[in-house]
Amino acid sequence: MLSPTPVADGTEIIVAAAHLPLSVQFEAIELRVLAGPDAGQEISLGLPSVRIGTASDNDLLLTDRAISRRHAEIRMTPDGLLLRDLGSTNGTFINDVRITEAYIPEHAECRLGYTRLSIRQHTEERKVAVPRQDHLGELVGASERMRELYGLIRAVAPTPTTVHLHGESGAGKESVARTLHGLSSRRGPLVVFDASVTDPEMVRNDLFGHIKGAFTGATGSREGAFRQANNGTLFIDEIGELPLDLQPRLLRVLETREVIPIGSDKPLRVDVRVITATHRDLESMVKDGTFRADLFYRLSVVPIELPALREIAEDIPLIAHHLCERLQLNSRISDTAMAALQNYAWPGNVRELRNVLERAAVMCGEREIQPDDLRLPKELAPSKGNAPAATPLAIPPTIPVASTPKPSAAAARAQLKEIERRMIVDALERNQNNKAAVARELGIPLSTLKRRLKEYQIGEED
Ligand SMILES: Nc1ncnc2c1ncn2[C@@H]1O[C@H](COP(=O)(O)OP(=O)(O)OP(=O)(O)O)[C@@H](O)[C@H]1O
Repeated sequence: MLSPTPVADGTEIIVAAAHLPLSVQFEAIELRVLAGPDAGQEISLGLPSVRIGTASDNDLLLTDRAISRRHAEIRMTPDGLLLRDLGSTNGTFINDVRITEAYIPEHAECRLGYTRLSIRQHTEERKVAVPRQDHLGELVGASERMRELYGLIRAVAPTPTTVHLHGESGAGKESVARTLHGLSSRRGPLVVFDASVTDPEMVRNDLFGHIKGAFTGATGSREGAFRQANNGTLFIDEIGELPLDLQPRLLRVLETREVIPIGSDKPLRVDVRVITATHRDLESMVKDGTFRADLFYRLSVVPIELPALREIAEDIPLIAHHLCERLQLNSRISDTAMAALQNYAWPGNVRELRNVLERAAVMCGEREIQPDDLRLPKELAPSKGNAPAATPLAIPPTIPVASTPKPSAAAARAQLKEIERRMIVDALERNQNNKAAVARELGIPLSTLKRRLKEYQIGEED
């Protein structure tokens, strides 16, 4: 049972709930200057690594003249805080022993130049307040699951922490990423990157960037997703598909907050908040050896599980009305059709609901949508106890047979084509013209998408 505790800003803290962690652990590196010219300075940073030195781009900026411009770096690792000297003139010491790289023991004192530091990892557990609201950012839903999700998003959004989203296809992972970015007050853009692109070289070049001449055919340089997302958020979708040999490179960027473009040896500093997502079980991929454990640890600092649509069936009317409004569909959904929507298993989740509503609206015109207009596959209804594979339904290749009054076949075909064209244009925009991502979002093979692009004369066909 829930026991809500109201707090001042109209939210409530729900003490017992089954689905999401209702507290979030934030890890931070805490630094205190004990002695030296900057004695008394204290800083706590929720970042995977922290730089110390006298140059202005350091996280801990010191004025000690015996300290180098870029003197040392501290990294959070699964085994504790790792202190690394960055080639300083006067060295880095732990308990007066000079080190090049060493874990910092508990209660140890670190020394750089004349400066003595206490460095420790700090874990803060924050309770998540569950708001009484039926939407947040791009998300709609008033169920307990959705409100818990809003609470988590609101708690995590303002922090720089890495977030990992897990949920079925079409369940709203990208929408959560957009909402997190929107509430984060990060000035830079949100860049969406799809790691499921089949060509591993393309993934590598597009993610990390490359310099001119890095490989045969690299006639120009490419910035790469990390640098495009500088000061903003990088959403890496389908992280489970990231080739094994690229995983250490991604880990390195996350740990050092520096990216080295392909073909270059010059690391470039980036300030990027990373959100990853997958429908796959990364933990079992780690066990199978197809996903690196250290990368999994770094990514899942805050794991968020998204409910499948069938798990929040009570939200279907709200989401359906929201989609009709967003897509400017004028058809009203009858009560019986709404009940059918609530009883269906939705393997393609909200994306499938959107497609079904768009199709039904075309078929019905001004008429109220009835259950038959939805053309839901019978074998997936009712949903109770029925957990189908998470394969999104494709846009139907044929014109469904309409019930009366029906538009002429030619008119229906034209309407359907117009909807399909609009869906493709919108999806291209959302996915920065990434065709593989568009094909996946729409649930159609890439070859079909390419044919449609040609047919509708959208963009340049390759
Ligand atoms: N709770 C929600 N409220 C409103 N719209 C939603 C919600 N969840 C998803 N959507 C909509 O459903 C569609 C699919 O969502 P989204 O692209 O975020 O899913 P996804 O989990 O990232 O899918 P994939 O795994 O295939 O990339 C989008 O149009 C999105 O706006």
